[in-house]
Amino acid sequence: MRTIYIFDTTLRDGEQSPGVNLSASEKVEIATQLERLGVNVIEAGFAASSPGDLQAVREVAKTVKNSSVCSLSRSVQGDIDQAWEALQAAESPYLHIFLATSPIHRQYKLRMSKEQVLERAEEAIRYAKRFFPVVEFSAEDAGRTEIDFLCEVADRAIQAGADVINLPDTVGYLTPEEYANIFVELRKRVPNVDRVRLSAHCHDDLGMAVANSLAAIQAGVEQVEGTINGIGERAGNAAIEEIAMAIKTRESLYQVQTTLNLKEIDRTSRLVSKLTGMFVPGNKAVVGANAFAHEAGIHQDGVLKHKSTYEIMTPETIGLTESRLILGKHSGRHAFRDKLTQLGYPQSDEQINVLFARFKELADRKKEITDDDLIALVEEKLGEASEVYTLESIHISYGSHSLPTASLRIRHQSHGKLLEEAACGNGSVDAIFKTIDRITGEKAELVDYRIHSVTQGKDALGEVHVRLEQNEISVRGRGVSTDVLEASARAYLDAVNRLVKRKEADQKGELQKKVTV
Ligand SMILES: CC(=O)SCCNC(=O)CCNC(=O)[C@H](O)C(C)(C)COP(=O)(O)OP(=O)(O)OC[C@H]1O[C@@H](n2cnc3c(N)ncnc32)[C@H](O)[C@@H]1OP(=O)(O)O
Ligand SMILES: CC(C)C(=O)C(=O)O
Repeated sequence: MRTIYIFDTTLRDGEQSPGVNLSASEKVEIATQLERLGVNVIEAGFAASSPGDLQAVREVAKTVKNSSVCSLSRSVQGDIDQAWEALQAAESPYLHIFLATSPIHRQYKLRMSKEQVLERAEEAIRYAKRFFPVVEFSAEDAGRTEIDFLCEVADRAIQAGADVINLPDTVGYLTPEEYANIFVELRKRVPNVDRVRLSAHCHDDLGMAVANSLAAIQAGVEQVEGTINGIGERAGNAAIEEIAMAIKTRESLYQVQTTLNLKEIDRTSRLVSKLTGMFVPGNKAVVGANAFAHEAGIHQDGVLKHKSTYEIMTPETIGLTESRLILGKHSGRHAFRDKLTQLGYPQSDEQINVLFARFKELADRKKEITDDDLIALVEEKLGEASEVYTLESIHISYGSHSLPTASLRIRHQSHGKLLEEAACGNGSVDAIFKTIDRITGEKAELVDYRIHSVTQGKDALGEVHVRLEQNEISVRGRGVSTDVLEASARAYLDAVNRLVKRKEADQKGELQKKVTV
């Protein structure tokens, strides 16, 4: 099976992402991880761009032993000299020279004729070959270069001694078919093209960088260039992890392999994101937080039954421990039950139905339901007295110049009637409690009221504890909700349920007085 060389330019093209600036030590840290990932070439920077980057390239060159270490260079002798100064200590020094070849770049940027471009490229490659064992030549903006001239440039570069010919779609302009055809044409028309490695370097301006890279592989290139997480100029470069996982997942289609240790992908992605400050979007292919996460109930049910229903690759392949079932408003009972069992709260079908209803109410309000949320819900239900009264709805009206008014609808479980009342109070909580007293007819003294959050974040769950006393009977109640007023109502009603149950038991003479439930 053909091996594809992976040329990683995270530390050069990736660092050209606006706002990214890596120190020498950060570049060494990332380079070390890239080496662990198994990339074949690490383009560590552009030595001529600054003394700092020259030093960074030098330090990477001293550190990395199992990958070639490269610097970018213009077709300028001074750039080549500085690259050599940085790379000469490398185990495997590699120079990447570029020169633009498209009409736009020739006319407006370089102000060179075609012949001048040919001569400048040839001169730079010949000079570089005096120092470097491996010289790559890039025809910058190859994607918009006339194919005849591009073949001429490649031919002159090979004659000058280039070992690798890289044809960048510098501005991400081409489609996969157009880009693949360039390599097909070079194979057909350039003498001695088989003496060099052909390389693809794609940008994502139209979102086709990875597709173009894969098309180039199918057209026979031996090397692809890209970055981790797809960072880079403008919309970025081809994402190496996406190319790698496409080759792996569709092995029978591509019939190529790489030397990458795929289990290092997740760790490498996280390190690059951390040190560059380039956040990875949740929906990013392969390494995004959602790549192996499922929320929809039908998907969760399918994945629980057989992962292949909704996963074409395993999280373990890239170094993750497991897929994530995200519990939220789209989840179903299967995932809900599975999660509670994982948390140590296995439930009967009846309990699941009761808890699932509360879970859905909560999920309608919260972006993501955390494990703490689920535990709080279960414990609230586990702790709840069998319910005499259940809260159906709550409405509060409050104004700084008017008395707060609460109106509640509470269902009496024994006869199923919906009881509705309203009451004013000194505050919203007082109004709620007074309304519950009116509905239930239970008048108890509130002796304790406490609130605390049981989960983190702005939409965290609030937990309310109350203690009520009535004729030497003391009961407690607990309620949780993202809304503390609702949590207060639930806690108070929980206490009233306990009170009612307690009095029923007392009437049966089964329990001692003044025992706190
Ligand atoms: C597609 C890519 O990503 S290419 C890499 C892009 N990366 C960078 O540019 C980051 C590092 N760059 C730098 O630090 C600076 O541009 C330097 C140090 C390389 C050059 O700085 P300066 O000497 O001030 O030149 P400046 O950046 O203003 O302009 C670039 C010059 O190089 C010339 N040039 C551009 N590409 C090449 C090339 N491949 N070979 C030779 N000359 C080139 C331009 O024509 C221009 O020359 P001019 O000033 O005579 O018109
Ligand atoms: C220097 C070259 C390879 C480049 O980065 C580009 O053309 O995108």
